[in-house]
Amino acid sequence: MPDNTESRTDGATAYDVAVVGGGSFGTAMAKVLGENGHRVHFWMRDPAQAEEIRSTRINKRYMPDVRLEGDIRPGTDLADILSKSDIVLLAVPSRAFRSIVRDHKDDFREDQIVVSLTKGIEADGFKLMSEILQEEIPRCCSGVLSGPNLAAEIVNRELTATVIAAKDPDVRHKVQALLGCEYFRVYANVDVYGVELAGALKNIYAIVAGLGAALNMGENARAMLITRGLAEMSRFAVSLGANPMTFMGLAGVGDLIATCTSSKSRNYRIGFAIGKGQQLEEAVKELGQVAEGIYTLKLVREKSEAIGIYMPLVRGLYEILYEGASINAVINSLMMAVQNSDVEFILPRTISQ
Ligand SMILES: NC(=O)c1ccc[n+]([C@@H]2O[C@H](COP(=O)([O-])OP(=O)(O)OC[C@H]3O[C@@H](n4cnc5c(N)ncnc54)[C@H](O)[C@@H]3O)[C@@H](O)[C@H]2O)c1
Ligand SMILES: O=P(O)(O)OC[C@H](O)CO
Repeated sequence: MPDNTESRTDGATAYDVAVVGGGSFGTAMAKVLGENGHRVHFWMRDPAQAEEIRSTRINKRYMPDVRLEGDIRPGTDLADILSKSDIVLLAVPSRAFRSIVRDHKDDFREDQIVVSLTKGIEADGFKLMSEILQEEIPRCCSGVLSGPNLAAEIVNRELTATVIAAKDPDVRHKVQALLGCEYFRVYANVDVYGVELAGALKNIYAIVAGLGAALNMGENARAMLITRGLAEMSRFAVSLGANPMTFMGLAGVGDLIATCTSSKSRNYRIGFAIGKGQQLEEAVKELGQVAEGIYTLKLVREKSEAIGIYMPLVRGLYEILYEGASINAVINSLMMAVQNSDVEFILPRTISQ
């Protein structure tokens, strides 16, 4: 039988890479990069945390059981780190993203590749991180990385795939070469907006799925939530200019499956806690890490109502989280809504809200 598998040849170029953000995902990416033989300039704002990682090679708060191998250099001087780096990976919560980039806009180098790993939306103007990069540092080549990438699995070298989305082929190829290894595969896409929006939107449905799990809903219900979530998020994203086919890929349905079925997802855990009767504020405090979906939910609900896109799961979750609606009443109204088309790209939806 002919072997159709093309294997990658190892280019073995060692890059200087900045990983900006000392949380779970920054740590996971720093680990992959260190093991791939790159020099990792790992930025975090807390000097004590940087010193601890330097001396123990462990990020105790976010990944206490994980040892970082390779040439990892934690630091707090972002200007210095940016001056040394060929490629910059930004792994900070969306709420901090613009201020970090803006405060250092003159420190980014013209020849630098800057990639957002953040899965969120900026409140002011509904901007995605790639749009912020375009506005703040248009001279840099940018991209976004998104996909089913639970940090807790990547750090254990569990098999994972992701997507690099960039218009520039050089960015796509460099990021594939940079991160790809025996447990981490990097696929490419050019639909930057779709890939990025998918990564932000799926967090909402992960909260819904966590809530369903807390209520002991069965597998039929989980499949319904994931699939109707996919229908809803692609309807919304396509109305804003994304390619619907992106939602068939890793950054769309792939990430939706991972986050809607795993208690390793922080968004799922928030939903689970709410389903068990906890208040949102309390659940967020207990989590102690970012769950982007709770902010994205507000923005998407507002935007979808402004542009007239039907998003019943978003609306229902918003009512539960922010308006004190009863979970059972919301479920009942979702189940009793007008029965409609399965795949609206094939059979248009009956318009009735
Ligand atoms: N953890 C994952 O599995 C994962 C996977 C893919 C993408 N992401 C995305 O990556 C982004 C970061 O998530 P995370 O999991 O690393 O979050 P986290 O909560 O684990 O860590 C967030 C980090 O950002 C830092 N931070 C917060 N505000 C800051 C500020 N103003 N200035 C500087 N640093 C600040 C925190 O100190 C912390 O080190 C999110 O958008 C998330 O959706 C996470
Ligand atoms: O832990 P979450 O819910 O932020 O999800 C992490 C990643 O986005 C999963 O791909």
